[in-house]
Amino acid sequence: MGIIERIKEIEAEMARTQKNKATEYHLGQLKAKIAKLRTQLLEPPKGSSGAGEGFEVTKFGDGRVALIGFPSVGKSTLLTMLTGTHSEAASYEFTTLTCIPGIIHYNDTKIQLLDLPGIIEGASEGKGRGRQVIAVAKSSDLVLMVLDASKSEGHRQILTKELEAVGLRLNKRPPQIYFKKKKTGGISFNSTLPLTHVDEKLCYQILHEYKIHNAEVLFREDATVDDFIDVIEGNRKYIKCVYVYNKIDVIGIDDVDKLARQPNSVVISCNLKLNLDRLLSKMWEEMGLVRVYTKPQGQQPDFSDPAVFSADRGGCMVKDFCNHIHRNLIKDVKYVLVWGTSARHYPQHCGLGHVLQDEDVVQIVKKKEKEEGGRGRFKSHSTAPARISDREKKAPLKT
Ligand SMILES: Nc1nc2c(ncn2[C@@H]2O[C@H](COP(=O)(O)OP(=O)(O)OP(=O)(O)O)[C@@H](O)[C@H]2O)c(=O)[nH]1
Ligand SMILES: [K+]
Ligand SMILES: [Mg+2]
Repeated sequence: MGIIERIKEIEAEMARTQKNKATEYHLGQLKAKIAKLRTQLLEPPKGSSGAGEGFEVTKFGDGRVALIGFPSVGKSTLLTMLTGTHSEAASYEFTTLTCIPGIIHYNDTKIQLLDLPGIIEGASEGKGRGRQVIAVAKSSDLVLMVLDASKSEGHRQILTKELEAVGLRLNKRPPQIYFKKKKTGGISFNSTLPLTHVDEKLCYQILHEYKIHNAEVLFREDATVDDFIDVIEGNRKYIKCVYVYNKIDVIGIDDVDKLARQPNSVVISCNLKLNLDRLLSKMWEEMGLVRVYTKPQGQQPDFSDPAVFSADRGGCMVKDFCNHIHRNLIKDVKYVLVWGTSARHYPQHCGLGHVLQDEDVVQIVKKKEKEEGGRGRFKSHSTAPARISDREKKAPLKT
C-alpha cells in the first residue's frame, strides 16, 4: 500500500472513531501516525533536487512573497499589475504552469513576488503541481492567498488544509513547548500551567509512537496534541499569510464589506485597479522589514538605498548591520551613533548588541577614528540626518 492510501485509511479510521475521553489516546496516536507519513511524503524522490523543473527561481531582493490560490482567481493578473512583469493571464484554468518572478519596488526596497500555478484540493498529495508550489510557498517570507471573492468561502479552508498537511502553519506562532531528546534518563514531563487538552499519558503515547524513550518535555502553554506533534516533527514552517479577495467588481457591496472585515484580509479588484495600494501597505506591514541607512561621517545618508533586514528572520542588531556592510568590519568598530526610533536621544552611542528599528540611521565610528564634531557626543546633533525630524512627528521617541 502506498503512503497516500495509508494516510487515507487512518483518516477514515479517525472519522469512524467517536471523540471522547476513552478514545482520546487512540486518536492522538493516529494523529502522530499521519504526521509521520506526511513527513515521509514530503521527502523528495531519490536523485531529484527537490524543486522541480520551472520552479528553481533564485531569491532576489529584500524578501519573497508567493501568490497561492486556486486556478483562475487572478494571480497572474495581479503579478502583472504589481510588478510590471508580464505573466500570461486567461479565462481558462492552469494558464500558468511554472513559477514566474517579478519585483515590487516599495518603500525603497525590492520585494520578489512569485506567480505560481493554481493548486487544487489534493495538492499536498501531489495532485497537479501542488508539491512544487508548496515548496516555493515554504521558501517565502509571506504568502498572499488569492481567493475569488465571488466563489465559496470554503475555498479558504480547503487551501489552508492543503498547506497545513505539508507542514505550513499560517499566521500562527510556534507552540510554547520545550522539547529535547536525550540519550538516557527516561521522559521527564512538566508544565508551567494546568493542561486542558493533553495529559502526561497522552504525550507518552505520542512519544512512544515516535520511538522516543528519553526526552525532556515542558509545556509553557495549554497546547493541543497537534501542537505537540508539530514540535516533535520539528519541520513546521510558520509563515504569515494575507488573504486577498480578488474580483470584488462582480459582487455586491454588502459581500465586499463582509470579506473586508475578516482578519488579515484585503479585498481588491485587478480589473478596476481597486485597493491595490492597501494590499501593498498590508504586505509591507506583515513583512516587518527593517530599513537601516548608513550615514558617512560629515554627510547625509542616502535615503534611497537602505540596508534591509527582516524582523522575522532575526531582526537587526548593530552587529548584523556592520556584517552586512563588510564581513571584516566588526573588529574595527568602536561604537556606532544611532538616530531614529530605536535611539533614546539623538544620536545615541550604541554597541554591537543594540537592536535597530525601521528607518534608523547609523554612523559607524571605528577604533582610532575621531567621531564627527570633535569629542562631545552631543555636538553631532548639528549634523543629524535631515529626515529624522519628519520621522519624529510620525513616531514619537520612546522615553
Ligand atoms: N472580474 C474580474 N476578473 C478578473 C479580475 N482579475 C483577473 N480576472 C480574470 O480572471 C481570469 C483568470 O486570471 P489569471 O490571472 O489568469 O488567473 P490565475 O490565478 O493566474 O490562473 P491560473 O494561472 O490558471 O491558475 C482572467 O480572465 C482575468 O481577466 C478582476 O479583478 N475582476
Ligand atoms: K487562468
Ligand atoms: Mg496564472
